[in-house]
Amino acid sequence: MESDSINVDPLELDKFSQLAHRWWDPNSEFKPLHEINPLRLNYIDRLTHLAGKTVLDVGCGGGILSESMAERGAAVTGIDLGDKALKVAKLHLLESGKQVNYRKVAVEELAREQPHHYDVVTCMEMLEHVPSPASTVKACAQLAKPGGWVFFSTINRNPKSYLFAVIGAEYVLNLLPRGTHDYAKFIKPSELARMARDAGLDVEEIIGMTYNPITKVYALGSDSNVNYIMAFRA
Ligand SMILES: C[S@@+](CC[C@H](N)C(=O)[O-])C[C@H]1O[C@@H](n2cnc3c(N)ncnc32)[C@H](O)[C@@H]1O
Repeated sequence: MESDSINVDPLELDKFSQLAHRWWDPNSEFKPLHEINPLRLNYIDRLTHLAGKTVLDVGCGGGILSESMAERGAAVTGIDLGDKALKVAKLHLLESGKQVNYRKVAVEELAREQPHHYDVVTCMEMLEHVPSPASTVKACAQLAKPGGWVFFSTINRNPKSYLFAVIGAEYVLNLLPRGTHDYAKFIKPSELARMARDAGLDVEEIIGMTYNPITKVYALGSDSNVNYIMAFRA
């Protein structure tokens, strides 16, 4: 990898590596990802019609979203820099019988290798874990075909998101291990939109993702104060 392309925080990779063996346990630390997956999958599928599309899933981890997009008929490549997560993702294919091409490669490096290659690029719950989200956004934009779709999901930065995503999820409800999220790395939609515009993407849509601690149900809707997904066109 070229030195200008290293955009990774080893401590962040380590956090996920230590838990990687539990990735497909729906009652583990990854429970929130399992529970939001049908929502984000249906959202992406509704906008892009995944069947027959070439899709890149950036920061794919154990492959929860990658596999589900493959199940909808997309030709999916999943990339991550975490060895253990990728190992788990590959092993799970043996169990599920799905087909996903998993690779350990930095998104910036893949952008040089395969510019304008994918119909759809997804990068979910990852931007808040990298040193330079703008670099990731730029690489994702370069990987999409002209007119292709690019999706990012991340966490907004405001008092409510601090309360819900850090205090609530990590300390009160124990949905996530303590230290999963660093408030300073949360990204406002306006900041993500600026990074994307600088990378040549057009904002298409923003949708909020909420968690109701009473009913324990996640939903998509207009409230993007905490978690949100943004859809762009290249
Ligand atoms: C919260 S998990 C999200 C996994 C998956 N995107 C999902 O939503 O189901 C964050 C993932 O980002 C990966 N990651 C962190 N920094 C990365 C980087 N610089 N390049 C690629 N993957 C990275 C971690 O290894 C981990 O798998």
